[in-house]
Amino acid sequence: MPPRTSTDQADAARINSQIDDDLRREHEVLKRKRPREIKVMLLGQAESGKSTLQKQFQFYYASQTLDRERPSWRPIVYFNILKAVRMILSEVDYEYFSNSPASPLASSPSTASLASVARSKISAAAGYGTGSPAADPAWLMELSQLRNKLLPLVASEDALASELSGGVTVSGGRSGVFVRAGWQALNTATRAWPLADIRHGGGGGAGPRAPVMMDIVAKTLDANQDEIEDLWHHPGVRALLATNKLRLEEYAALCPAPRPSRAFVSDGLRVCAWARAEDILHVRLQTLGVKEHSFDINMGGINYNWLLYDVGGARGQRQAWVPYFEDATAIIFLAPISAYDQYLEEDPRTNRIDDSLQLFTSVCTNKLLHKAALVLMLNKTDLLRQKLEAGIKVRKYISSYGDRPNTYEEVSEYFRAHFIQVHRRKDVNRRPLFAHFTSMLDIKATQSIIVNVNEAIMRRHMATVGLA
Ligand SMILES: Nc1nc2c(ncn2[C@@H]2O[C@H](COP(=O)(O)OP(=O)(O)OP(=O)(O)O)[C@@H](O)[C@H]2O)c(=O)[nH]1
Ligand SMILES: [Mg+2]
Repeated sequence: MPPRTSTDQADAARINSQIDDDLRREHEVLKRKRPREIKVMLLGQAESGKSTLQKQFQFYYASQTLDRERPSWRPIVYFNILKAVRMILSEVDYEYFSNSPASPLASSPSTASLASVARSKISAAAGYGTGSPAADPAWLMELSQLRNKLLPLVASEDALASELSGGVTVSGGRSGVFVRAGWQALNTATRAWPLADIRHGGGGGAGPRAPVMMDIVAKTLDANQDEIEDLWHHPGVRALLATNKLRLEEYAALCPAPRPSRAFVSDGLRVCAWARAEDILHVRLQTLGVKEHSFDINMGGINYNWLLYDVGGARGQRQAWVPYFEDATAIIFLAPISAYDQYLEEDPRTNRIDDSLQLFTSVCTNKLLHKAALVLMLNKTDLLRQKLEAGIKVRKYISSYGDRPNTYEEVSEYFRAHFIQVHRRKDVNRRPLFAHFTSMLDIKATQSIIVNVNEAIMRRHMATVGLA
């Protein structure tokens, strides 16, 4: 082969540079066409609000998909109402009627006298004097009658849970509804619960079985709306709530009329088969495992495919998070700061704020997550306000709080400072931390936070991959 002249070499260099330019251009075009993936994990303990945040993302970026899912949420709302009514009745039983040898709610003289002792204790603790509604002699009879009317409804809870979960049960004693990824898509107005029948094509190919329990419960709920409302507002129940003897989860707010349940129950039955946006946010459906939700988000004229990973937050679920860590673009950590007077369901000795701080520490120190952007949402600020206004003292549950004022400003700042301190001390990579106070049921406020958070995540992502 003849030796290459300098002209040949110059030509080759020019052609190579041309090819490089073409490739670069093609790569740019491809990059613009193919949506890039941004993987965001929602982490935090059980009931911290991860799935509620995921629903807020869905409202904002893909509201039409949520509209399609509305029929699926209706039975979950029913289930939540049943569970709250059952919890109220069993606490009423325990506090006022548990010493009766025969029927727990029998109105025999002995039961009545034992109950009146319990009742006066509760009244005193709640700050009611004699002559208050709690001391009304008709009171026990009212509760007894309400209970008798509501028993058939409560008795259907397990059967409804089993129908909704398609026969799936999870150990732990408490009844619940457990669903797998994609359950909403499987349930529409025309293809309803239960899941098992849908997944397996129905019993013997005969198509999906009708959701029998759901219909029974719907009718019973409709017939019992007044009793549910009376129970919720009954002074005996109010006293149990005021003294923290009765602790209901957030979804219980679905119960009282004229708030969502009443409108929901009647609308759901008579008018249409859907749940309102507020109902869907309020509803509690425990997450099992890790669920991926995908949204196309356009930022600065470029399409990004955001993959949101919503995980189960209970201790037994946390090992399932790890395989997703390495690829995570960002972590949104939710800490429910209203939970200062609550303990973990899976470990009743651990205060929920302590657990959140420990979990946040392990997120900050995890080597697999060292590239991920960190966002902290101090959630349930609405409930925090309510608890503080009701006089529930932080120092009673968190001794280090000492004699600081029991006000929203002081308490929220105290918790924020603790989380910030964990980040400052434990985050060896010294990443910025984007912290927000949130109330996840407030649609408008949460959506503007979502936009801010997304921008911050993107900025950090660009900086990490060297594009900023
Ligand atoms: N009042 C109030 N309730 C909230 C807030 N955020 C979430 N909730 C309610 O808290 C309950 C639990 O929320 P989820 O989003 O299911 O909690 P999670 O973190 O997904 O829980 P797991 O799936 O068990 O890990 C639901 O009933 C929500 O409606 C909030 O900011 N304020
Ligand atoms: Mg969840």
